[in-house]
Amino acid sequence: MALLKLDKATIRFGGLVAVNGVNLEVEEGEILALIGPNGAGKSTIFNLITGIYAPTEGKISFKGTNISGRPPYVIAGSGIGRTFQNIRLFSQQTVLDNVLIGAHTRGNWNLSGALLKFLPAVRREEGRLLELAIHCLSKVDLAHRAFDLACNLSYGEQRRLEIARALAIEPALLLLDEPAAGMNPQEKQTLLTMVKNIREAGVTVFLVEHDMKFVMGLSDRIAVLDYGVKIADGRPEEVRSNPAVIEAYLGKGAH
Ligand SMILES: Nc1ncnc2c1ncn2[C@@H]1O[C@H](COP(=O)(O)OP(=O)(O)OP(=O)(O)O)[C@@H](O)[C@H]1O
Repeated sequence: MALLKLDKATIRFGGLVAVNGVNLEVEEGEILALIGPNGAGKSTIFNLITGIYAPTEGKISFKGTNISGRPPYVIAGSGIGRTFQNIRLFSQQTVLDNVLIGAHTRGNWNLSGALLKFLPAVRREEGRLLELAIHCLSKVDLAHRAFDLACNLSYGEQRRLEIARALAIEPALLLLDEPAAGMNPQEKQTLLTMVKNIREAGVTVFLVEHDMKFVMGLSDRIAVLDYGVKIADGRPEEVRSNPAVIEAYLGKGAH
């Protein structure tokens, strides 16, 4: 059984069919990339998976359970972490606090819990979350920056911090929306190794990315979207030489 399954997933915004009958499976343990021209519907697919939008038609299942239209916090809690195309950090908070905000989604933490900090069970939980947050930071080589303000990180480090925050919910599936955007070649190479290590640690990865060198070097499989329709799905070398993909995307200035 696939870890994630999109079954004829469709969403309309007024007259626009942004995602149109997409069938897609993400297998446990793989790194799958979703590519395609600007406006093809890639981020919208991530928004459907994470509950920001409900599909107009079709179904999305995670670990065999229908999650279509469930609220984002429920979907995150069930094990799907994500980063966003634009960096969304609390820039005046520390690096560690930015990750703890993610970890609290997973922990048995709530406001009354915060008020009852003197209880040993609550203290233990806080200690566990702290350990988890440091562990996630170490996955993206940022543990040594834990007490710096997020705004003092370089752009590449900020993008990695977003990944650490997504890892803090201990996801089975990690969605990365254009993780390499704006990075220099050296930062991209570092990121590529980190994402491979994250997969080795047992997290399935599904990413949207425009940088073809990055995608080709990282992915086990690539799916291609054009005008909301999936036009190809296969191994990197198959997709790269697929005439429909070259016509829709690769021949038109994709790097
Ligand atoms: N909330 C919305 N309301 C109306 N139209 C939307 C909404 N969200 C996305 N769209 C439209 O759906 C289409 C797909 O957008 P989407 O952002 O998913 O594309 P994308 O493939 O991620 O593009 P890019 O590579 O530029 O990020 C676009 O035409 C976009 O304008």
